[in-house]
Amino acid sequence: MTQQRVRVGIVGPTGYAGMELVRFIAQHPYMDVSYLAGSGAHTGPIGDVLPHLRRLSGLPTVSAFSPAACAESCDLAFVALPSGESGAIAVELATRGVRVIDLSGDLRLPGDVYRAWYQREPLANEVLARAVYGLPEVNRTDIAAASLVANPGCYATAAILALRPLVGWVDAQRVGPIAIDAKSGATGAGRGAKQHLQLGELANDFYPYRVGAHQHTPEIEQALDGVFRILLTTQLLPIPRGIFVSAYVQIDPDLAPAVHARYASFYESAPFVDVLPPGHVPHIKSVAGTNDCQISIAWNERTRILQVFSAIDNLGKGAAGQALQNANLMCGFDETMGLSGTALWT
Ligand SMILES: NC(=O)C1=CN([C@@H]2O[C@H](COP(=O)(O)OP(=O)(O)OC[C@H]3O[C@@H](n4cnc5c(N)ncnc54)[C@H](OP(=O)(O)O)[C@@H]3O)[C@@H](O)[C@H]2O)C=CC1
Ligand SMILES: CC(=O)N[C@@H](CCC(=O)OP(=O)(O)O)C(=O)O
Repeated sequence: MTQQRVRVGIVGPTGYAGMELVRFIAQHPYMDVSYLAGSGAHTGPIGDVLPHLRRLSGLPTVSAFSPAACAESCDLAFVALPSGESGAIAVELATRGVRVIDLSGDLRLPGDVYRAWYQREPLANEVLARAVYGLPEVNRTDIAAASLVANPGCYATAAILALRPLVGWVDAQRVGPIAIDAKSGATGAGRGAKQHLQLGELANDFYPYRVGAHQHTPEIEQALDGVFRILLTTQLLPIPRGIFVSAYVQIDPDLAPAVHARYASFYESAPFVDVLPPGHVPHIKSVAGTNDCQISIAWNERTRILQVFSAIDNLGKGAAGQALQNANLMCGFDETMGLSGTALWT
């Protein structure tokens, strides 16, 4: 049987997540990039707009976004624009019959929660209800049937994957609040010029930001079925890519000997989640440029606290890689298609 090819649009290809989508999809055996468009600030042939991709053949010219042109030339579109701009465009394309994956935070939360954490007016609740949360390890079947997917946030992906095997397995009442220490490379903040991202500010420094107020807090609690209360600390690392999460959980000590087996069986059918053997720890460099998530766990007998570590590439499993994994599921392809690359260590 010949496989139907899928015409794919990327809205926001000049952004960090969008350009990673172009790179991944150009290697996909059954997808063709048929439309590339942004705000209109950067338009023209790919070699002018994204010089590092100039040798990819057959890519369309980058144009100023038009919903009609996008719907005309695509079966499926990724919308990778800043939160506040992205969701409405994603919904408009979905209304025009395009299958859409939105990478922003606009479609992930109920309206009242979005308003409180993003400090912005949400889309209407009936619109938000159409979007399926795109974390395949939790929601694979619903994603496969969806026409509109809300791709998870980068910190949220790393934290949820670190903790989801505990849902329904530990007694959440006895666990108490979970501390999540999360660190991100600078591309997590997007490509726009911001003072705190300049080399002179970022290099040789390290600090937490949006303390107690990070917008991924409710997203993580929601994806853990609301059973845990979390304390999220987000910090900016002076590196370009990568997210590292360390989570601290007070579990029943009787469960400790079985934790590794629980994680390994929970992720047995998840091709991108690698539960490391005891004694190993994740590295950001081991997942850079890939859609992988490395996880390790350590039981600390002295304090009776479980340490869970996870590492992803914020632009891979944290954004573009995960978006392509979702698109594969929506198209009925193997979820790993176009995503089989290994990490670049140095
Ligand atoms: N970076 C990351 O690690 C992650 C990002 N995300 C989310 O993905 C989305 C994209 O992020 P990122 O790539 O970092 O962002 P960037 O700031 O790097 O890029 C934003 C893109 O949006 C385009 N754009 C902005 N406004 C408009 C508009 N009104 N109409 C059309 N295009 C527009 C820009 O195009 P132009 O050049 O033409 O102005 C640019 O291509 C965001 O919602 C972000 O929150 C989610 C997870 C991780
Ligand atoms: C390093 C850095 O600044 N990271 C961003 C993560 C961006 C993101 O995923 O935000 P959305 O929820 O809008 O998609 C931040 O902390 O806001």
